[in-house]
Amino acid sequence: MNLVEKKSITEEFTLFEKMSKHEQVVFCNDPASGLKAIIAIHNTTLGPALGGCRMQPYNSVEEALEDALRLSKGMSYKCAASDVDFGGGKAVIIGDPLKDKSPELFRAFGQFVESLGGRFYTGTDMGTNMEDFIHAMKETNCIVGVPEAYGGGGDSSVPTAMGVLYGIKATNRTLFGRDSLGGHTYAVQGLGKVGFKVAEGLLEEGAHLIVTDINEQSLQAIQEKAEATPGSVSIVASHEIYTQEADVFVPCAFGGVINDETIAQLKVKAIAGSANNQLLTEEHGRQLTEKGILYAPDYIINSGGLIQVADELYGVNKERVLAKTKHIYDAILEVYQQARLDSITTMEAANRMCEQRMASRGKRNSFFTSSIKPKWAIRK
Ligand SMILES: NC(=O)C1=CN([C@@H]2O[C@H](COP(=O)(O)OP(=O)(O)OC[C@H]3O[C@@H](n4cnc5c(N)ncnc54)[C@H](O)[C@@H]3O)[C@@H](O)[C@H]2O)C=CC1
Ligand SMILES: O=C(O)CCC(=O)C(=O)O
Repeated sequence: MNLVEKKSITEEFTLFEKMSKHEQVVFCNDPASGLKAIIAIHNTTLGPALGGCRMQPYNSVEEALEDALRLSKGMSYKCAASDVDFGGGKAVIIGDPLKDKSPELFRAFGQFVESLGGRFYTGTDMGTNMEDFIHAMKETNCIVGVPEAYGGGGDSSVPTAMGVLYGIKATNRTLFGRDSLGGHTYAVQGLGKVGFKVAEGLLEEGAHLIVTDINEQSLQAIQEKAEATPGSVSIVASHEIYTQEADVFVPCAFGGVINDETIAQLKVKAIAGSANNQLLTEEHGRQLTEKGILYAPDYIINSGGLIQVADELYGVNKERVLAKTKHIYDAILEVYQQARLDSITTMEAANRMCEQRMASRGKRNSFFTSSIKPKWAIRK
């Protein structure tokens, strides 16, 4: 065996080690449509995997894989935290959402989802929207966040944003003794599907926003919105958002945003936003606690979308979704309280709660494996 062969075997082992906590990772390649995607299924103990599909011009396949692995693990915890009978999964499409989308690409993606036989349900995430999945729906039933016109619950970013606003209320109660959103300053990063709706909700309550986005149109739209509300808005460049004096930092764009560099810059009392995987590592959760910054665990505060899409599979019912989404307020308060009582970080408190649920319910599921068929054949 020569050195080159040895190196590639080592790399293979590293790859398998990376995926060792995941049940299945599927690489999807369809040269005809240009689809290059990765579907990661982290854990199906609580039910079939569920998680949105992100489209991003990743710099490398490794970067895309890393994102899929991290995001799908987060979904296992989010499902446990939200008490839904699903497991964690996520898909990433490698491509530029502004240039590389086509009906054929999403149909090809739908075929790969269908090939998993009901082990994975998916819908929108960063860089994708409901219209994209109308094409995927032609190939598979395993699509969630389906438009209302097609019999689904509609845009899942609506309950996601609502849940974030409930989470911010719980944060304000903990910091200031009352829920109200108005009268405070928020630094909002990202005015996309979720961030824009969160910003609107805050402005309507009379908040002052400091916002940033790389999309000029979104910045203009939020300024116009602010004029019709009691709130106000000022705009900063992307890199300036971390240094703003604000009560709450509201990250609604990408993951890994809480890291050594940004923690050193932050001048906020709390962080409460929709982005998935906000902490670069668990250690960054500890650094926030040391700095006295309260952190709303991402997979709890942003679980409104999951609550809606999981619920949609049992038939659309907006009242039920609203009732479950409101519970995010209590869940965030509970995690803050538990972290305080046990002198641990809020993320550690959230993880502990979810791991306990996965362990206790996982035991039931493995005992009843052969009799849980209906759960695996939802909307079939
Ligand atoms: N859509 C949903 O219901 C859910 C979304 N999330 C998470 O929330 C986050 C946002 O999701 P969506 O709103 O759906 O995505 P989106 O793609 O609609 O919006 C993202 C926004 O961030 C902006 N952005 C990108 N890079 C930026 C930068 N460097 N500085 C400032 N802004 C930047 C984009 O221009 C865009 O407006 C993501 O992390 C997503 O995973 C989590 C749960 C559910
Ligand atoms: O919001 C969705 O469409 C699915 C849930 C999800 O992917 C998420 O919460 O990150």
